[in-house]
Amino acid sequence: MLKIENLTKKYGKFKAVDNISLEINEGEIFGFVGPNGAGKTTTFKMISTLLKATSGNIYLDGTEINHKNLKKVRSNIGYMPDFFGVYDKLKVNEYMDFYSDIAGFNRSEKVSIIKDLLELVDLTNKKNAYVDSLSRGMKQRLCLARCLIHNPKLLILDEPASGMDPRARVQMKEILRELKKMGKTIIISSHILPELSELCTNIGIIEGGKIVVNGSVEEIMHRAKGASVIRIEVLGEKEKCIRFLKEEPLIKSVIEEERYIEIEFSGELKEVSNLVKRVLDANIPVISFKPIENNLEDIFMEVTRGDGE
Ligand SMILES: Nc1ncnc2c1ncn2[C@@H]1O[C@H](COP(=O)(O)OP(=O)(O)OP(=O)(O)O)[C@@H](O)[C@H]1O
Repeated sequence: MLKIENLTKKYGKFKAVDNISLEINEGEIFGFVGPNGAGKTTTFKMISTLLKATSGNIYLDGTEINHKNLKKVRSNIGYMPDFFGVYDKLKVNEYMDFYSDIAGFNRSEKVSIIKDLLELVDLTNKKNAYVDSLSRGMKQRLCLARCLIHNPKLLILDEPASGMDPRARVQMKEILRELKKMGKTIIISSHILPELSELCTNIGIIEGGKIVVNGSVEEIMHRAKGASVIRIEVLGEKEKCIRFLKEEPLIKSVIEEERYIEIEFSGELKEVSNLVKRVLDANIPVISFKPIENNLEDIFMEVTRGDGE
């Protein structure tokens, strides 16, 4: 759906985004992670047509994002910036009405779009409240609703949960899951890394303008430390299982714990599934076989040097 090829943005001699290439497929929730100043907002602005790239190309459904295709591209993108103003003398309904007018909807279309969107972001009971009186979480949800007015396929959300309390973040996550179900493709940046691993299908880590890691959440979790830890629980026959595992070439270590066996496995995900099959074929009574995921926070610390600013 979105293809980024060798994208670079220079401010003077400084490369804020340095030759990045990425592909994001329809229906993905792509988490864009990076320390402060890594180049996330700059990349988002280039995708959203708000900033011209120094070099490189971006394609949305095969259409190149450039000044000739602005209207077409913008009709397919909803961009929620990290900083946004809301008009303080407007009520929630009026705010949505204003943006629906800009999007060119007639009266009856507007009424139904606004009703549906306020329901989606759980602000129906605030429709007559002044925007200024809303909590930060509510303002962010209102801004998200605004980005959805023209029904874009691709949503670009720059830290949509920043500054929210835990309950408000959970609520935002639920809305994003709902949007995924509706078929939207979502690119989201955040510093709240563990949350991204629950929500996202894919992750790209950017540092100093360069992509340092990119792949599905499962792949990234799995390959981050060159080996993954798998916990195996068997019904009796623990010794037989341990003997079997010690013969396996991709297993680096086997540790016997009270209730389970923990192995360090250096194969790819496909090889994990082959291992499960071999253990079962050996008639070992397995109750559970569970890869222990690395925390995304650990992975982030491992792949970034922390000198982004
Ligand atoms: N208009 C500008 N002129 C000069 N430098 C800029 C400009 N905008 C951004 N930069 C620099 O480009 C780099 C990338 O900035 P960007 O805002 O894209 O980072 P970010 O990953 O979104 O950071 P944060 O998480 O803090 O929002 C930073 O070093 C920033 O100072």
